[in-house]
Amino acid sequence: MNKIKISAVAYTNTKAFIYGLANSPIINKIDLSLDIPSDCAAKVINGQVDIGLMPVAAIPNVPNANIVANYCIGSDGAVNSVFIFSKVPVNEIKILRLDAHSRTSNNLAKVLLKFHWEKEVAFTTDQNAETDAFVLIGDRTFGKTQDFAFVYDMGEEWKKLTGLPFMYAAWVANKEISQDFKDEFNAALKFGLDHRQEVLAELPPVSNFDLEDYLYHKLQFEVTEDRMKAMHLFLSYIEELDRVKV
Ligand SMILES: C=C(O[C@@H]1C=C(C(=O)O)C=C[C@H]1O)C(=O)O
Repeated sequence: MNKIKISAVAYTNTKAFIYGLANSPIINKIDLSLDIPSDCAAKVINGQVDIGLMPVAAIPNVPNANIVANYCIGSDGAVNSVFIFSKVPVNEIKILRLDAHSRTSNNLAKVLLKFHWEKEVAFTTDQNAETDAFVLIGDRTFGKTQDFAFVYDMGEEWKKLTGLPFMYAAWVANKEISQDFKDEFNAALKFGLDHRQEVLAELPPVSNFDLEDYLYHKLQFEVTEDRMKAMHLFLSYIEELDRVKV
């Protein structure tokens, strides 16, 4: 049998899912790679993998995109790993450096600046650019919130703008996947979430960062109706940004 190729995110936010896949019989039916989110998106778009933990902002670029699991990377308010870090308050930001790892959060920053803070800001993808403010996501943000004068948690700001939770990444296939496989995949992901204590026990502690709070409270993993609503709203804001540009 051909194995299903899967790209997952290499960050701590995905460790419970990986634990579930690795400790379920499905591990023998899949080829699993761990990637930064932007590479995960590229692999699903160009067909290098069948399923990926896809940054939602890039879902419109996936041919035949379909969400194959009831689990995701989400939050309801602050997530504690998706930030704008800045030397100046948000209304003084002139250029924002985007994070090369990200697809969703870079777009979320653009949406928030335009529709929440109502600010015109320039963006750079040059990772060496010296800017007052920048987007940073994932494990590289852990314990860093004390280091900057102004810290904006984008999950929290999205909730202020919309009253909704958020979905950063969803399990998306670029082809039809059998219901049997989806059922087994969902069961494995749930197994991982149900064993977060084991996952926590294996993680090295991080100073100034509460891993237990992150895995149990800040991150929320269910694809709910409100989280789907948030995804559609977010994608329509991105379309609106693109319309404004031309
Ligand atoms: C909560 C997070 O969600 C993520 C953010 C992503 C993005 O910005 O493209 C993609 C996948 C998730 O890893 C995080 O990375 O900290």
